[in-house]
Amino acid sequence: MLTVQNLSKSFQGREVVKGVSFRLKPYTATALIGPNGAGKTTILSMIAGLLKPDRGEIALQGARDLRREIGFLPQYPKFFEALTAKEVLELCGHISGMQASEIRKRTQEVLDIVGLKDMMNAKADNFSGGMKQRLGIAQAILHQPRLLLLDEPVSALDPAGRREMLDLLKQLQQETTILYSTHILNDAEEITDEVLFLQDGVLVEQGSLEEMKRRYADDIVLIHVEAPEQAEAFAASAPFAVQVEGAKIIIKREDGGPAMRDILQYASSLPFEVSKIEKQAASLEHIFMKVAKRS
Ligand SMILES: Nc1ncnc2c1ncn2[C@@H]1O[C@H](COP(=O)(O)OP(=O)(O)OP(=O)(O)O)[C@@H](O)[C@H]1O
Repeated sequence: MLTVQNLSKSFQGREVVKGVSFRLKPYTATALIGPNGAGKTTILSMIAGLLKPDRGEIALQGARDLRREIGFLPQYPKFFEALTAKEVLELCGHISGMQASEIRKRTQEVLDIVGLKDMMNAKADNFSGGMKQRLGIAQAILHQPRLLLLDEPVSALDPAGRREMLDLLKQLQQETTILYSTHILNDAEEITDEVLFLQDGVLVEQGSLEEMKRRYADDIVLIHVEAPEQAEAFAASAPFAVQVEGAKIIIKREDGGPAMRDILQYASSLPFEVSKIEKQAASLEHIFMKVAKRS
């Protein structure tokens, strides 16, 4: 639904986004992942129309005015100090040219969606970080955009705020296409269909999370045995490096680790049977470390 082609941007002669191209599928959540300074905010700001690209194309299928179809949550949402949550949303509605009756209806709806209905007459400035973030989401979805852009929606939140935000994003994912930036990979794993790895302004890997987990999976082999003592016995005479966790043996095969054949041969030479041998699905963190090392 969104196509980004060859997007580039420089600041003071330094190119910070370098020929980035990707497509978003409708009703998917895509995580833009990368270390600090990789260019995530710059890319989101260009898609949101807040920054002009030096080169490249941004097209949203069937849209004439991109801004009407896009909702944006900045990294640090700020609201006018004197306004209540309801007034913040009403102001946003007026600014984006919505009809008064529509603004009234949608304000109630989105306050309900983000769980702030009981707080609608409280001053937004007194809100906690998590509540501000949820109000930020409310203003981003007020005009029912087809694409929701979220810049680090969970990074600044405490664990309870993060949980609330992740649950809210899961709910929004059902009805909108989401592109969000993050460097908190555990959280991203919960709500991500597609992944874009950005490093130093370059997209170094992209694809579906499931597909990537499979592709990077064969690096770690898990062997399950009946009892921790058997796992210790397995480790004691293993001709390769292993790690023991209870009745589980973990073998990392990257960087010159053992071949699968050698692992199976060694396992079958022991005086007890293993219950299960499996390849561990790679975590996003593991994939990210591999991609970062390779690039
Ligand atoms: N307005 C600007 N003027 C000059 N340099 C900028 C400007 N905005 C961003 N940069 C630089 O561009 C690079 C990319 O910044 P950007 O904020 O897009 O990265 P990011 O991946 O979002 O990082 P973070 O995770 O820290 O938010 C950084 O080196 C940053 O210092």
